[in-house]
Amino acid sequence: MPAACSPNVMEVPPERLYLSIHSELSEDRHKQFLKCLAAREARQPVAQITGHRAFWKHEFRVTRATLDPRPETELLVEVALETAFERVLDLGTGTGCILLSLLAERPAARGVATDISEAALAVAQENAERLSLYERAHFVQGDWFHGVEGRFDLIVSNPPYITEAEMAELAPDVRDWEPHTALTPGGDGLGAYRAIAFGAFARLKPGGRIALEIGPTQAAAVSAMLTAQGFADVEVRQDLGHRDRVVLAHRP
Ligand SMILES: C[S@@+](CC[C@H](N)C(=O)[O-])C[C@H]1O[C@@H](n2cnc3c(N)ncnc32)[C@H](O)[C@@H]1O
Repeated sequence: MPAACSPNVMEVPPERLYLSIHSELSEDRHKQFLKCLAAREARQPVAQITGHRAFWKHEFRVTRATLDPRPETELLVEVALETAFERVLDLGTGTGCILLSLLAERPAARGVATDISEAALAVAQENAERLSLYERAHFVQGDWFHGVEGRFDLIVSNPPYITEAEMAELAPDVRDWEPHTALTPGGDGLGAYRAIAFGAFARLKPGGRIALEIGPTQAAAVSAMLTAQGFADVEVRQDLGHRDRVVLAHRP
C-alpha cells in the first residue's frame, strides 16, 4: 500500500532489521526518515504518517480526511456479525472500515455507506477496490440518510460523538490532525444520534437491527432515543476496558 511518508525507509521487515544493521542509508532515505520524524514531532498520528492502519482483519488506507480506525470500533463489527444480513447500511463510513470488514465476513451481503465528506468517501472507495469489495459496496455522499434508497437488515454507525467541551481536552494528535466533522457534532455530542435514531426506523426492514458505537457516558441517552422511536430489545455492550461502547436494538 503506498504510504503517505513511509517510515520504513530501509524497506526491510522489522524481524530482518538486525541483519541489515550495517547497511548504509542513502541520503534520500535519511531525509525521508527525518521528514517522518518531524511529522510525528508535530504530533501527526502514526496512521496518517504511514498512510494505513490495521482494523479487524485488514489494512485500511488512512488520510487527513478520515478518522483513524480505532480498536474499540471492532466491537461494533463483532456485535453486527451476530445478525444475519444481506443488506447493510453504514452511516458516516470514513475509511469504510466497518462496512468493508462486514462485507468481507459475509460474501453474499451488499452494503451502502454514506459520509458527508467527499474526501473520506474517496478513501473508502479506494479501500473497497483494494479489498476487492467494490462490487458489493455502494458509496453515497450526503447527510446521514440523504440519497439512500431501500430498506436494510442492519444499520451500523460510529458517528461523531465528542462534546464541544471535550474537544478542548483532546490530545493534539487527535484535535489538530483528525477531521473535526469526524469527531464532534458540536454541543452535547448527541446530535448525530438524534438524526440517526429518527431516520433509522423507516430504513430498517421489520426484524432488522441497529448497532451504534457510543461514547462511554452516552448509553442512557442513546437507548432512550431508540426506545422513543419504537425500537425494541435495546441493549448496551461494553468494550474490553469495561466501558459502555455499543447500543443495539431491533425494529419490531
Ligand atoms: C467517528 S467517524 C467514523 C468513521 C468510521 N466509520 C470509523 O468508525 O472509523 C464519523 C464519520 O461520520 C462522518 N459524518 C459526520 N457528519 C456526518 C453527516 N451529517 N452525515 C454523514 N456522515 C457524517 C464523518 O465525516 C466521519 O467520517
